[in-house]
Amino acid sequence: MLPTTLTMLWTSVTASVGSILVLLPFFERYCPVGLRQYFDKYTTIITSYFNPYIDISFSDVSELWFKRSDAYLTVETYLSNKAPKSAKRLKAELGKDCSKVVLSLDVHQTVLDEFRGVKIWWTSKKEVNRSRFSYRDEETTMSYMLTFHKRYRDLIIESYLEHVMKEGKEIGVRNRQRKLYTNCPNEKSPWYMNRGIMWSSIFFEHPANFERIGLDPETKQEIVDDLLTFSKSKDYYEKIGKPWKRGYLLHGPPGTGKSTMIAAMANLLGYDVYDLELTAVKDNTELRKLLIETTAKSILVIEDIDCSLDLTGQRKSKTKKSSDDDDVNEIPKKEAKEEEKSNKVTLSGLLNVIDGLWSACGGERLIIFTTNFLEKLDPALIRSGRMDKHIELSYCKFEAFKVLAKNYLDLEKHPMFDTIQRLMGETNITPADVAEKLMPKSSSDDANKCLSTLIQALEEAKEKAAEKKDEEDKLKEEEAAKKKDGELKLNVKENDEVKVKEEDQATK
Ligand SMILES: Nc1ncnc2c1ncn2[C@@H]1O[C@H](COP(=O)(O)OP(=O)(O)OP(=O)(O)O)[C@@H](O)[C@H]1O
Ligand SMILES: [Mg+2]
Repeated sequence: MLPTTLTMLWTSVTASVGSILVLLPFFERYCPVGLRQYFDKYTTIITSYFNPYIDISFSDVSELWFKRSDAYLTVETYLSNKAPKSAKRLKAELGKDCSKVVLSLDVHQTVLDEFRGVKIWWTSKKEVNRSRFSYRDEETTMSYMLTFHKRYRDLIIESYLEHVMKEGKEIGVRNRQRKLYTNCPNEKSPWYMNRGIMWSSIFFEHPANFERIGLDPETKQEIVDDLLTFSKSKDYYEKIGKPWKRGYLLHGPPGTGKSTMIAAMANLLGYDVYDLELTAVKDNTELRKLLIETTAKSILVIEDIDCSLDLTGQRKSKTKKSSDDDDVNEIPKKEAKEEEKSNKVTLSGLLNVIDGLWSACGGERLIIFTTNFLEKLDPALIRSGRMDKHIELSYCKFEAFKVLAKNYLDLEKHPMFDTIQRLMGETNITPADVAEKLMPKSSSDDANKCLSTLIQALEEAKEKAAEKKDEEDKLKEEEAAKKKDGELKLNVKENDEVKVKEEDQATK
């Protein structure tokens, strides 16, 4: 009797569960939103009494309605590593460089994760709600639901969530497509797209790297070591109480590889690049806003700082009367206010950005200035602490040439190298010129042809330099002769005057 009753009970339970499961998709699809919410609310309250599992939801709706929630995106990235291993339905998208397919969890799918022996389930959900905005009837909310046994509440809340966020961010940084930002509005975009946008961006795909930069190997290694040490020094900067940032000043004649080196630095560290065009910045306030918008793991670049603004000596001449000290705090308040009012970026504004409170937001960032004329810059701008490392990129020497010859022609030795070494010791040529000469111009150009072109260019540069020197010497000689002539004339005049005086006295 009992088994028959049990069997009947079991059959009716399975039949009802089965019909609920069959009807569920129709219910999801055709049930009015209000009724569904009502139904959900009460089933959740009833089941939560008996359910030993806890749910945490990560919704994609952020407080800023035009931006997806950071926590949701981080969970999505974290799960992109787990989903392909166990989920039954996956979503495919083209990822970085458009060369690789990235898989993620499709809607209403569950994956299992394990943390310190504890099982955790992640389910992706999609909900349709009444819109918060009158012009849209419904809006879709995506979310990830984390489910775990209530026994592990402390472990999950205190450790697992931190682990998910940390790993998700690390994967995000590894997989992200790096960007080059500029503060000049994108002229191709319609005006309303540029409104309120401080930086516009494109993908950063510069191929430069340190192996290919023509520089002597020791200097190159020193720069690479410095950069890598910086990128691993989070704890050290925290310990000494300094913002995690470092300033580099790259100086040298045009075509010596300053911009190329910035690209190589960004590629080495995996940073984004913010190319700040100072002349397009309205005032110090806008400069601060721009800086706040930048993210960590980035390089803020100001190219040709000497040309960007009238920074050179401006502050020095103003402060000269009151103080010789270069520190920004020493600028008299009234003068600083006048500077602020003058509706443009000022030296003190820029110094505040480099080492003021603004620079501390974000962390892990490099600030790089480039210039062709180091001597033109205000010493306050380039002192240690602001520009911590000064790197001179100069004319091409033989060691640097060997790197370029290897890159461009795949040559490590050649009989013409001796002549090139001698000529490089006697004259100046920029790495940009050397690179240009080493590049084959037609399919018939071989290494011999390229090296001969370079030797010819070096000889011409040497001749030009000799001619210039001759002209300068001639000018100097002429000036010296003029000076001597002037002195002689002055002496004769003085002698004449003395004679006249003596004669006058004698007659008296
Ligand atoms: N040291 C170098 N190693 C390899 N290539 C170089 C080097 N210097 C210059 N070049 C080549 O020359 C070209 C110009 O270099 P780059 O723009 O980096 O010079 P720059 O110092 O920034 O010049 P400017 O002061 O005019 O901005 C680049 O395309 C690069 O390929
Ligand atoms: Mg440049």
